Amino acid sequence: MNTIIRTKGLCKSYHKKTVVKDLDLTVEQGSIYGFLGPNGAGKSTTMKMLLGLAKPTAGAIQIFGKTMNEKNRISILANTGSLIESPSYYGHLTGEENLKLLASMKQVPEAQVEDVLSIVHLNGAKDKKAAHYSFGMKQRLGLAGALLGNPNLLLLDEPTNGLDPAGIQEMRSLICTLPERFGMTVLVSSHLLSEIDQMATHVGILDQGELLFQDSLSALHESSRPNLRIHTTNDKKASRIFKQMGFATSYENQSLVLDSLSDASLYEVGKQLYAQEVGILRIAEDEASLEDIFLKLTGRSLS
Ligand SMILES: Nc1ncnc2c1ncn2[C@@H]1O[C@H](COP(=O)(O)OP(=O)(O)OP(=O)(O)O)[C@@H](O)[C@H]1O
Repeated sequence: MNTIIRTKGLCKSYHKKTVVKDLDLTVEQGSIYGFLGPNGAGKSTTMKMLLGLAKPTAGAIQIFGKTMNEKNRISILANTGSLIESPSYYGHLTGEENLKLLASMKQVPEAQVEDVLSIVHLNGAKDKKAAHYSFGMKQRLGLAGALLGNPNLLLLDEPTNGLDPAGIQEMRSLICTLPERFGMTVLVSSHLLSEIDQMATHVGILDQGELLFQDSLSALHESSRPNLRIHTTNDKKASRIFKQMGFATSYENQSLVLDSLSDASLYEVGKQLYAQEVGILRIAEDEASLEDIFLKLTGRSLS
Protein backbone atom coordinates (compact mmCIF):
# COMPACT_ATOMS: atom_id res chain seq x y z
CA MET A 1 0.00 0.00 0.00
CA ASN A 2 1.27 3.47 -0.87
CA THR A 3 1.80 6.06 1.77
CA ILE A 4 0.15 9.28 0.68
CA ILE A 5 1.19 11.52 3.57
CA ARG A 6 4.25 11.02 5.69
CA THR A 7 5.60 13.57 8.14
CA LYS A 8 8.78 13.20 10.15
CA GLY A 9 9.40 15.20 13.30
CA LEU A 10 6.99 17.90 12.19
CA CYS A 11 6.94 20.87 14.59
CA LYS A 12 5.31 24.26 14.66
CA SER A 13 5.78 27.01 17.20
CA TYR A 14 3.99 30.32 17.45
CA HIS A 15 5.70 32.98 19.57
CA LYS A 16 7.96 30.34 21.13
CA LYS A 17 4.97 28.19 22.06
CA THR A 18 5.13 24.76 20.45
CA VAL A 19 1.69 23.85 19.12
CA VAL A 20 2.71 20.81 17.04
CA LYS A 21 5.40 18.56 18.48
CA ASP A 22 7.49 16.04 16.61
CA LEU A 23 4.65 14.68 14.55
CA ASP A 24 5.18 11.47 12.57
CA LEU A 25 1.99 11.05 10.56
CA THR A 26 1.44 8.18 8.15
CA VAL A 27 -1.63 8.22 5.95
CA GLU A 28 -2.06 5.28 3.63
CA GLN A 29 -3.70 5.35 0.24
CA GLY A 30 -7.45 4.83 0.20
CA SER A 31 -7.86 5.41 3.92
CA ILE A 32 -10.12 7.81 5.71
CA TYR A 33 -7.75 9.05 8.36
CA GLY A 34 -9.61 10.59 11.26
CA PHE A 35 -7.47 13.26 12.85
CA LEU A 36 -8.94 13.50 16.30
CA GLY A 37 -8.23 15.95 19.07
CA PRO A 38 -9.81 18.57 21.29
CA ASN A 39 -10.01 22.21 20.26
CA GLY A 40 -6.56 23.74 20.12
CA ALA A 41 -4.77 20.37 19.80
CA GLY A 42 -3.02 21.53 16.63
CA LYS A 43 -5.10 19.80 13.93
CA SER A 44 -5.67 22.89 11.77
CA THR A 45 -2.06 23.96 12.13
CA THR A 46 -0.93 20.52 10.95
CA MET A 47 -3.31 20.58 7.99
CA LYS A 48 -2.13 24.06 7.04
CA MET A 49 1.46 22.82 7.08
CA LEU A 50 0.47 19.87 4.88
CA LEU A 51 -0.96 22.35 2.38
CA GLY A 52 2.05 24.63 2.54
CA LEU A 53 -0.06 27.38 4.13
CA ALA A 54 2.02 27.42 7.32
CA LYS A 55 5.75 26.90 7.46
CA PRO A 56 6.95 24.13 9.76
CA THR A 57 9.40 25.16 12.46
CA ALA A 58 11.11 21.79 12.02
CA GLY A 59 10.58 18.43 10.36
CA ALA A 60 9.67 17.22 6.91
CA ILE A 61 6.50 16.50 4.94
CA GLN A 62 6.16 14.08 2.08
CA ILE A 63 2.96 13.90 0.05
CA PHE A 64 2.60 11.44 -2.84
CA GLY A 65 6.24 10.54 -2.13
CA LYS A 66 7.36 14.12 -2.88
CA THR A 67 8.88 16.44 -0.33
CA MET A 68 6.65 19.43 0.33
CA ASN A 69 8.82 22.38 -0.63
CA GLU A 70 8.65 25.41 -2.92
CA LYS A 71 9.59 23.27 -5.92
CA ASN A 72 6.99 20.52 -5.42
CA ARG A 73 4.20 22.48 -3.77
CA ILE A 74 2.26 23.30 -6.95
CA SER A 75 2.32 19.74 -8.28
CA ILE A 76 1.30 18.34 -4.87
CA LEU A 77 -1.56 20.82 -4.53
CA ALA A 78 -2.75 20.10 -8.07
CA ASN A 79 -3.67 16.66 -6.74
CA THR A 80 -5.00 17.77 -3.36
CA GLY A 81 -8.41 19.15 -2.49
CA SER A 82 -9.01 20.90 0.80
CA LEU A 83 -11.67 22.39 2.97
CA ILE A 84 -9.97 24.34 5.72
CA GLU A 85 -12.04 26.62 7.93
CA SER A 86 -15.13 28.18 6.32
CA PRO A 87 -15.24 27.74 2.55
CA SER A 88 -14.83 30.97 0.59
CA TYR A 89 -17.34 31.80 -2.12
CA TYR A 90 -18.89 34.83 -3.81
CA GLY A 91 -22.32 35.40 -2.29
CA HIS A 92 -23.65 37.26 -5.34
CA LEU A 93 -22.83 34.33 -7.62
CA THR A 94 -24.81 31.10 -7.80
CA GLY A 95 -23.37 27.84 -6.56
CA GLU A 96 -22.71 26.77 -10.13
CA GLU A 97 -21.07 30.09 -11.05
CA ASN A 98 -18.82 29.87 -8.01
CA LEU A 99 -17.70 26.40 -9.03
CA LYS A 100 -17.18 27.41 -12.67
CA LEU A 101 -14.96 30.23 -11.51
CA LEU A 102 -13.01 27.86 -9.30
CA ALA A 103 -12.77 25.33 -12.13
CA SER A 104 -11.18 27.93 -14.39
CA MET A 105 -8.77 28.95 -11.61
CA LYS A 106 -7.82 25.32 -11.06
CA GLN A 107 -7.67 24.76 -14.82
CA VAL A 108 -10.19 21.97 -14.55
CA PRO A 109 -12.68 21.29 -17.40
CA GLU A 110 -15.94 23.14 -16.73
CA ALA A 111 -17.88 19.92 -17.32
CA GLN A 112 -16.66 18.70 -13.94
CA VAL A 113 -18.81 21.31 -12.21
CA GLU A 114 -21.92 19.26 -12.96
CA ASP A 115 -20.22 16.14 -11.59
CA VAL A 116 -19.21 17.66 -8.28
CA LEU A 117 -22.59 19.38 -7.87
CA SER A 118 -24.19 15.99 -8.22
CA ILE A 119 -21.76 14.31 -5.78
CA VAL A 120 -22.62 16.81 -3.04
CA HIS A 121 -26.34 16.83 -3.97
CA LEU A 122 -26.48 20.49 -4.88
CA ASN A 123 -27.78 20.18 -8.47
CA GLY A 124 -31.23 21.29 -7.39
CA ALA A 125 -29.83 24.48 -5.85
CA LYS A 126 -27.11 25.25 -8.37
CA ASP A 127 -28.90 28.39 -9.68
CA LYS A 128 -29.41 29.87 -6.25
CA LYS A 129 -27.09 32.62 -5.07
CA ALA A 130 -24.53 31.23 -2.65
CA ALA A 131 -25.40 33.98 -0.16
CA HIS A 132 -28.85 32.40 0.09
CA TYR A 133 -27.51 28.92 0.80
CA SER A 134 -27.97 27.42 4.24
CA PHE A 135 -24.82 26.76 6.27
CA GLY A 136 -24.92 23.07 5.32
CA MET A 137 -25.27 23.93 1.62
CA LYS A 138 -22.28 26.27 1.88
CA GLN A 139 -20.25 23.46 3.42
CA ARG A 140 -21.30 21.16 0.58
CA LEU A 141 -20.38 23.86 -1.92
CA GLY A 142 -16.97 24.00 -0.23
CA LEU A 143 -16.65 20.24 -0.53
CA ALA A 144 -17.69 20.40 -4.19
CA GLY A 145 -14.92 22.94 -4.76
CA ALA A 146 -12.42 20.68 -3.05
CA LEU A 147 -13.53 17.78 -5.26
CA LEU A 148 -12.96 19.70 -8.50
CA GLY A 149 -10.05 18.22 -10.39
CA ASN A 150 -10.72 14.77 -8.93
CA PRO A 151 -7.84 15.06 -6.44
CA ASN A 152 -6.14 11.98 -5.03
CA LEU A 153 -6.01 13.51 -1.58
CA LEU A 154 -8.61 15.45 0.33
CA LEU A 155 -7.90 17.39 3.52
CA LEU A 156 -11.05 18.32 5.43
CA ASP A 157 -10.80 20.37 8.60
CA GLU A 158 -13.84 19.79 10.81
CA PRO A 159 -16.19 19.60 7.79
CA THR A 160 -19.25 18.96 9.94
CA ASN A 161 -18.70 21.86 12.32
CA GLY A 162 -21.83 23.92 12.65
CA LEU A 163 -24.03 21.54 10.66
CA ASP A 164 -27.35 20.29 11.96
CA PRO A 165 -27.72 16.54 12.64
CA ALA A 166 -29.10 15.83 9.15
CA GLY A 167 -26.30 17.85 7.56
CA ILE A 168 -23.72 16.01 9.66
CA GLN A 169 -25.12 12.67 8.56
CA GLU A 170 -25.11 13.71 4.92
CA MET A 171 -21.56 15.07 5.01
CA ARG A 172 -20.37 11.95 6.81
CA SER A 173 -21.99 9.60 4.29
CA LEU A 174 -20.54 11.63 1.45
CA ILE A 175 -17.04 11.44 2.86
CA CYS A 176 -17.34 7.70 3.47
CA THR A 177 -18.04 7.02 -0.20
CA LEU A 178 -15.08 8.97 -1.59
CA PRO A 179 -12.29 6.39 -1.30
CA GLU A 180 -14.32 3.65 -2.94
CA ARG A 181 -16.00 5.76 -5.63
CA PHE A 182 -13.06 7.91 -6.60
CA GLY A 183 -9.99 6.25 -5.10
CA MET A 184 -9.40 9.25 -2.87
CA THR A 185 -7.50 9.31 0.38
CA VAL A 186 -9.13 11.51 3.00
CA LEU A 187 -7.63 13.19 6.03
CA VAL A 188 -10.50 14.54 8.09
CA SER A 189 -10.18 16.31 11.42
CA SER A 190 -12.75 16.32 14.16
CA HIS A 191 -13.03 16.90 17.86
CA LEU A 192 -15.92 14.42 17.98
CA LEU A 193 -15.08 10.86 18.80
CA SER A 194 -18.36 9.46 17.59
CA GLU A 195 -17.82 11.09 14.24
CA ILE A 196 -14.42 9.53 13.74
CA ASP A 197 -15.76 6.22 14.96
CA GLN A 198 -18.44 6.25 12.26
CA MET A 199 -16.34 7.52 9.41
CA ALA A 200 -12.66 6.67 9.68
CA THR A 201 -10.66 3.60 8.77
CA HIS A 202 -7.60 4.97 10.58
CA VAL A 203 -7.15 7.28 13.51
CA GLY A 204 -4.52 9.69 14.74
CA ILE A 205 -5.16 11.15 18.17
CA LEU A 206 -3.58 14.53 18.76
CA ASP A 207 -3.45 16.21 22.13
CA GLN A 208 -1.54 19.38 22.91
CA GLY A 209 0.36 19.02 19.65
CA GLU A 210 1.46 15.44 20.30
CA LEU A 211 0.33 12.33 18.49
CA LEU A 212 -0.77 9.89 21.19
CA PHE A 213 -2.04 7.15 18.95
CA GLN A 214 -1.93 6.26 15.28
CA ASP A 215 -3.27 3.08 13.75
CA SER A 216 -6.39 1.58 12.25
CA LEU A 217 -9.70 2.23 13.97
CA SER A 218 -10.03 -1.48 14.69
CA ALA A 219 -6.57 -1.49 16.32
CA LEU A 220 -7.70 1.38 18.51
CA HIS A 221 -10.71 -0.58 19.66
CA GLU A 222 -8.58 -3.70 19.97
CA SER A 223 -6.04 -1.88 22.15
CA SER A 224 -8.71 -1.29 24.71
CA ARG A 225 -10.37 -4.64 24.61
CA PRO A 226 -13.55 -4.69 26.59
CA ASN A 227 -14.39 -6.81 29.59
CA LEU A 228 -16.36 -9.95 29.04
CA ARG A 229 -19.48 -10.68 31.10
CA ILE A 230 -20.72 -14.23 31.32
CA HIS A 231 -23.73 -15.59 33.18
CA THR A 232 -24.06 -19.36 33.31
CA THR A 233 -26.29 -22.01 34.83
CA ASN A 234 -23.70 -22.38 37.60
CA ASP A 235 -21.45 -19.32 37.95
CA LYS A 236 -19.53 -20.76 40.92
CA LYS A 237 -18.54 -23.84 38.99
CA ALA A 238 -17.83 -21.76 35.88
CA SER A 239 -15.55 -19.52 37.93
CA ARG A 240 -13.55 -22.58 39.04
CA ILE A 241 -13.28 -23.79 35.45
CA PHE A 242 -12.04 -20.33 34.37
CA LYS A 243 -9.50 -20.37 37.19
CA GLN A 244 -8.21 -23.82 36.19
CA MET A 245 -7.78 -22.48 32.68
CA GLY A 246 -5.80 -19.49 33.98
CA PHE A 247 -8.47 -16.79 33.67
CA ALA A 248 -9.25 -14.72 36.76
CA THR A 249 -12.85 -13.66 37.23
CA SER A 250 -14.79 -11.38 39.52
CA TYR A 251 -18.50 -11.45 40.18
CA GLU A 252 -20.65 -8.39 39.48
CA ASN A 253 -24.37 -7.95 38.85
CA GLN A 254 -25.00 -11.68 38.62
CA SER A 255 -22.30 -12.17 36.01
CA LEU A 256 -18.73 -13.36 35.93
CA VAL A 257 -16.49 -10.56 34.67
CA LEU A 258 -13.13 -11.26 33.11
CA ASP A 259 -10.64 -9.61 30.80
CA SER A 260 -11.49 -9.98 27.18
CA LEU A 261 -10.52 -13.34 25.67
CA SER A 262 -9.19 -14.10 22.23
CA ASP A 263 -11.56 -16.01 19.96
CA ALA A 264 -9.47 -19.16 20.44
CA SER A 265 -9.56 -18.93 24.25
CA LEU A 266 -13.27 -18.26 24.27
CA TYR A 267 -13.80 -21.33 22.10
CA GLU A 268 -11.78 -23.45 24.57
CA VAL A 269 -13.68 -22.03 27.53
CA GLY A 270 -16.99 -22.80 25.84
CA LYS A 271 -15.92 -26.39 25.24
CA GLN A 272 -14.83 -26.85 28.88
CA LEU A 273 -18.04 -25.37 30.25
CA TYR A 274 -20.09 -27.60 28.00
CA ALA A 275 -18.03 -30.69 28.92
CA GLN A 276 -18.67 -30.01 32.60
CA GLU A 277 -22.35 -29.39 32.02
CA VAL A 278 -22.33 -25.66 32.68
CA GLY A 279 -24.61 -23.84 30.25
CA ILE A 280 -23.96 -20.28 29.09
CA LEU A 281 -27.07 -18.17 29.59
CA ARG A 282 -25.72 -14.78 28.59
CA ILE A 283 -22.48 -13.41 27.26
CA ALA A 284 -21.72 -9.75 26.60
CA GLU A 285 -18.83 -7.40 26.02
CA ASP A 286 -18.53 -4.05 27.78
CA GLU A 287 -17.52 -2.09 24.70
CA ALA A 288 -15.14 0.72 25.57
CA SER A 289 -16.20 3.92 23.84
CA LEU A 290 -13.65 6.13 22.13
CA GLU A 291 -14.37 8.56 24.96
CA ASP A 292 -13.06 5.95 27.43
CA ILE A 293 -10.06 5.32 25.22
CA PHE A 294 -9.24 9.03 25.00
CA LEU A 295 -9.57 9.32 28.76
CA LYS A 296 -7.18 6.41 29.18
CA LEU A 297 -4.64 7.94 26.79
CA THR A 298 -4.70 11.48 28.11
CA GLY A 299 -6.16 11.27 31.58
CA ARG A 300 -8.69 13.86 30.44
CA SER A 301 -12.13 13.82 28.96
CA LEU A 302 -12.40 15.01 25.37
CA SER A 303 -15.60 16.95 25.55
N1 LIG B 1 -1.50 32.00 13.57
C1 LIG B 1 -1.38 31.66 14.85
N2 LIG B 1 -0.70 32.43 15.71
C2 LIG B 1 -0.55 32.08 17.02
N3 LIG B 1 -1.07 30.98 17.56
C3 LIG B 1 -1.78 30.15 16.76
C4 LIG B 1 -1.97 30.46 15.36
N4 LIG B 1 -2.70 29.45 14.82
C5 LIG B 1 -2.96 28.58 15.82
N5 LIG B 1 -2.41 29.00 16.98
C6 LIG B 1 -2.47 28.29 18.28
O1 LIG B 1 -2.03 26.97 18.04
C7 LIG B 1 -2.76 26.05 18.84
C8 LIG B 1 -3.34 24.97 17.96
O2 LIG B 1 -4.37 25.55 17.16
P1 LIG B 1 -5.11 24.76 15.99
O3 LIG B 1 -6.08 25.71 15.36
O4 LIG B 1 -4.12 24.10 15.13
O5 LIG B 1 -5.88 23.67 16.83
P2 LIG B 1 -7.05 22.70 16.38
O6 LIG B 1 -6.73 21.36 16.90
O7 LIG B 1 -7.29 22.82 14.92
O8 LIG B 1 -8.27 23.27 17.19
P3 LIG B 1 -9.59 23.99 16.67
O9 LIG B 1 -10.51 22.89 16.34
O10 LIG B 1 -10.01 24.77 17.87
O11 LIG B 1 -9.17 24.87 15.50
C9 LIG B 1 -3.79 26.86 19.60
O12 LIG B 1 -3.30 27.10 20.90
C10 LIG B 1 -3.88 28.14 18.81
O13 LIG B 1 -4.22 29.22 19.63
